[in-house]
Amino acid sequence: MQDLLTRFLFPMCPHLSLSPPPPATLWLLLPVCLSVGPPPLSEMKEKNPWHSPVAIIITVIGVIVIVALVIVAVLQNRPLAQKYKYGIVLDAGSSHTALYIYEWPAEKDNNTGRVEQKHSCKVIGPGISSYASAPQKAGESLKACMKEAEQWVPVKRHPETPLYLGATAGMRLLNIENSAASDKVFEAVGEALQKSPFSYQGARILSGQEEGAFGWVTVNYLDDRLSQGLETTGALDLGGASTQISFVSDQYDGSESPSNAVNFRLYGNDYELYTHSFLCYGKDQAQRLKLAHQTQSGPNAVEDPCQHPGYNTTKKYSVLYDSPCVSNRKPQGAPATFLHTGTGNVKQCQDVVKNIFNFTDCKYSQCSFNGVYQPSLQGPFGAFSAYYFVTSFLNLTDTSVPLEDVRKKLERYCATSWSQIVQEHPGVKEKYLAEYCFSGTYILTLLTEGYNFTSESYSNINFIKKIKGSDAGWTLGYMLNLTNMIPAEAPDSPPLPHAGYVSIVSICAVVIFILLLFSLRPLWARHCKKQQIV
Ligand SMILES: O=c1ccn([C@@H]2O[C@H](COP(=O)(O)OP(=O)(O)O)[C@@H](O)[C@H]2O)c(=O)[nH]1
Repeated sequence: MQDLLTRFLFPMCPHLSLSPPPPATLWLLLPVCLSVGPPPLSEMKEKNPWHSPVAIIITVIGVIVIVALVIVAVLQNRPLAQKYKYGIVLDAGSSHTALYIYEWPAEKDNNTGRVEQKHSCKVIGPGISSYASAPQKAGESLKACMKEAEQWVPVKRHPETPLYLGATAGMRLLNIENSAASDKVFEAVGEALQKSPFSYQGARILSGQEEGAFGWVTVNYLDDRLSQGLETTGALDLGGASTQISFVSDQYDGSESPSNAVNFRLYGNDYELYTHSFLCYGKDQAQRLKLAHQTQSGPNAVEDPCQHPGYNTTKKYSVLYDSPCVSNRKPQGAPATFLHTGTGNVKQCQDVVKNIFNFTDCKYSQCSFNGVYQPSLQGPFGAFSAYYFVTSFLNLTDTSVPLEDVRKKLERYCATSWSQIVQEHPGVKEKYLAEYCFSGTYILTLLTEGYNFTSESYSNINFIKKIKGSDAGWTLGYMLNLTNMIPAEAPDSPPLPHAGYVSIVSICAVVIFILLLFSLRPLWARHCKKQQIV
């Protein structure tokens, strides 16, 4: 190698010396060629026409060294091929069951990886509480979605993927009505889920408070408000059998009505959450409460302002009163059926709906309804589940529209004849179509009269289905809690981001290269002089 340098490189640097330097010092020649610099152009031409390529070679080598350093820095720090972990939650609601698959980066499950919804599956059939008389079928109903889950989660992750089932108000009601039947449904569901290849963690009924609090965690987690310590969003959840309101208010520290308080310490911040779940105030049970009020005397026919004009159906008293929300109010001596007809009048509908709320009893400084304490509303609110299904059907999700205009729009919708409604929505089941006038009126009444949203604060509500691709609802918050995925303290982050690290390494490489050239300059200037004297 030294021979090579002596033969090829040294002749290319004639401006450095008249005779070749000692072989041991040849390696130092490269940078010196450049640092000593070429003789004047005229001299160069006479002495050595190769001076330019030498400078180029040295520059190229220098650049290669720098590029190599930068490549090493980039490769060393590039994110590794992502591996994921999974979690599955079954939301056993009153009207239906849905399965959610969540995924997060495997190497970051210690608190920093973001959990996202990968897939959801709607179980065919009614909610599991409807299988009280045939519990086996409750387990069977879950099979199709469980098979789907097996395809969405990589096989090698199956045994370590936790699987949870949480039941809400439908099972709360069945448990009140017939706890043995509720236990049998859970038994059947548990048996079916244990057969899955996932790590089954059990099935249980969530309390109303848990349902509200985990919905709030989900919304704020997906909005990145918890990790960044931002002002939180309140959560409004409307199911078929219960409804939840959860928010943080400066006015609430848990001293007044402590049963509504849930405390969290998340990412180093303390939250004193107000939450309340109203059992029987989900939209299906609220409809029963309203009809129970309208059929107190056991009539043969009910003219309902919450149904479209021309609506006309025969309903069974036994079906209407088959729920613990209304069963104790069944009128004595009522006929087997009643004729349910519509008049389509929102103002009157609102009056009927108001009857299901008690606005008078309140032993606290302020209440929402039914004597339940509620602090003053604060901040923005995300309204999901049936809030979204109903408002999106009615084209009422835009809350910047004044509340008066929303009411007028609903008024026109309810006044539309039943035959026209059916004709305009051929793809929607009549059972659902028949409910939207009531549901829209119920939502507006619950929000304004129940929770005390005003014309101004109504615009703070966002009707949402998903946030960044994940459904808003209690399931994600539930899984994050059970898998300890949200740390109590803020996790430490590296002092520099990857890009910053790479930039610093690159700059350092350039500076070191330049310093090296300059540090060798006097040494080689002397060497060159010596060579010239000789
Ligand atoms: O695509 C859908 C799914 C549900 N719903 C209604 O939304 C409510 C959701 O009730 P769920 O069973 O989820 O909740 P729970 O009562 O258990 O809280 C029920 O009234 C459903 O009829 C709806 O209108 N459209």
